[in-house]
Amino acid sequence: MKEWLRTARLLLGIGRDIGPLLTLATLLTSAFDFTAPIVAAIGARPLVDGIATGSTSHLALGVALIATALLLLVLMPAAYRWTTVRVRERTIMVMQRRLLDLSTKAPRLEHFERPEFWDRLQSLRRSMDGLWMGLSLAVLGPILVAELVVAAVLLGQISPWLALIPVVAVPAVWAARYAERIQRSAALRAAPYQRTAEHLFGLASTAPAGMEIRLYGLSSELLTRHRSASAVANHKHESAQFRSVGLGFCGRLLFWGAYAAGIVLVLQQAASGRSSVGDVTLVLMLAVTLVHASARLTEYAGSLLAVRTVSEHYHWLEDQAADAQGGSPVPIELSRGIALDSVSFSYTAGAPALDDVSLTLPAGAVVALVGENGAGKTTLVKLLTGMYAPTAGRVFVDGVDLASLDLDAYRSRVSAGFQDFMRFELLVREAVEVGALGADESAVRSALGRTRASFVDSLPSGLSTQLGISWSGGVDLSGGEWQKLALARSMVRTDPFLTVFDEPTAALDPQTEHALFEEVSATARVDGRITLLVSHRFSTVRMADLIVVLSHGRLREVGTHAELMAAAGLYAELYSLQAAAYR
Ligand SMILES: Nc1ncnc2c1ncn2[C@@H]1O[C@H](COP(=O)(O)OP(=O)(O)OP(=O)(O)O)[C@@H](O)[C@H]1O
Repeated sequence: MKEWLRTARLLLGIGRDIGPLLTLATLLTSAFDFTAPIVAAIGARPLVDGIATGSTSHLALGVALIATALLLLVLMPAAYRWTTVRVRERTIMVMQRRLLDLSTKAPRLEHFERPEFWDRLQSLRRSMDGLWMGLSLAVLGPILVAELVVAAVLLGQISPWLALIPVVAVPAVWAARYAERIQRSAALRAAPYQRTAEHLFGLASTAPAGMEIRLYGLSSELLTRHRSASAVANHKHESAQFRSVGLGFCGRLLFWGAYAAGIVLVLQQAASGRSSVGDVTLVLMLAVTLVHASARLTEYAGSLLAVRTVSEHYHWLEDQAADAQGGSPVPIELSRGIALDSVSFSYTAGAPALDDVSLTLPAGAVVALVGENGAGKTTLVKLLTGMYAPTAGRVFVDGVDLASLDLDAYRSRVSAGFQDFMRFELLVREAVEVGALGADESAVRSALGRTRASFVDSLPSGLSTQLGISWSGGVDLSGGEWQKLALARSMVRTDPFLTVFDEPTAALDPQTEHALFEEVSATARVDGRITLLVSHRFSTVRMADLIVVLSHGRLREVGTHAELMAAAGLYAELYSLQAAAYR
């Protein structure tokens, strides 16, 4: 019941978002479109009896009802088609916005780690265009049931046996419900294969993957894998479809059989004079209405369940995204720093990516984080930026548990440049401005200046150049140039108390990186700000006030460059190896 209420709430929300007038027009046109056949059937009896008996009142009533039905039959299909096309398109856009909001408003990223999240998202995306039907169903369901009841009453007046014909629609409705359940579980089982096929298609149709695909001759391998993934997905869908269509057919067969028996019965009654010509006409006309209504009812029973399934996926995703976050205010300025207290973190059930790490990043310090690949550096960054919550232990920001802070407010004081940065295909100015929405042009120019992004001046329209070659007049940049834009983005925010650079200079040459961080560290130690630098380049790392060495998720060493060299541990070993390579 709870899920039905949530479905109704979702549909009402969609109705509001696509526009109340359009929703109302859809409901009305659906209602009129569906009532026309029964109005015609009801009008047939007085019309025929009026002709047979010469009763003008019967004749007038019959003509009025048939004329109304004809008018509805002529006008409504076009109106119904127009409104449903509009509603369908608007529903898709509304749902896309809702999914976009769901995917981005979640305070953390944990839900992205779950395959079930992606499977449900996939199922939802494939079937959300059917949601518009839910809006009409609210009106159509009762109309169709009313049609069956009216038909039962009318038929019952001719013979009590005939009143049972509409009741035979019940097993057909049950069959449709069961058929939808079969399809729903097949869709979930097919989703991982469909995602694989879509991923492979995405690979083949994006430029970055194109180079490797050609270089390694992967084209036919991609095709083979796409074929086998889509074959499994198709098989699951088709076998479910086959079973559900078969079930629906059996339900309808039962109904048609009952109706055929009813027609034979009324013809026998007419032959023995117990039924009028009007009665026979009514039964024959109602055949159209009943077959139509019962077929629609079974179809809509299936659609209603499909809508409920979509709503169930939507609310599951909503629950996943609705991660609790605290409401405590963030400090205006750090006085102590950020401390990790016995922090551990595991992405999955396997070995922890961080294991019992206790560490303080002092306010006003430049801290470097080093360690081999997979040591846990980026994971630490993810915990410090609040993207994930520790599996055990706590992170304190000036003594306040990060879990209790208002995460949005906290993030508004954090800035970061990542190795896996985004290539925003916007105007150059906008691609930097997204680091601090609303930043003016001088702030953008200053951030670009700090990252030595002088290439911007030689672009066709400078700051107003469109990025991305798939856009008209758009340009592509080199890897290092894209990275400089990402770095400028991290510097456009004026008052971050934590700035993280997670290997954001991997595509830059060592001299540029060195000069960049010399400048960053020269201006970093003000107002208690912490600058955290993750780098494999020790010439940069040695500039830091504090160096943290991670190994296999554990904290190995902490100290200044001089202290760690004197300790002759892992840092000294790694530093000496790299220094020797440059000699
Ligand atoms: N999203 C994820 N899901 C599951 N495991 C992950 C995920 N991200 C990282 N890991 C695992 O966590 C461990 C630490 O990864 P992390 O990215 O923190 O290392 P790193 O020190 O930043 O490495 P690198 O220097 O290569 O960037 C690795 O064993 C990695 O395989």
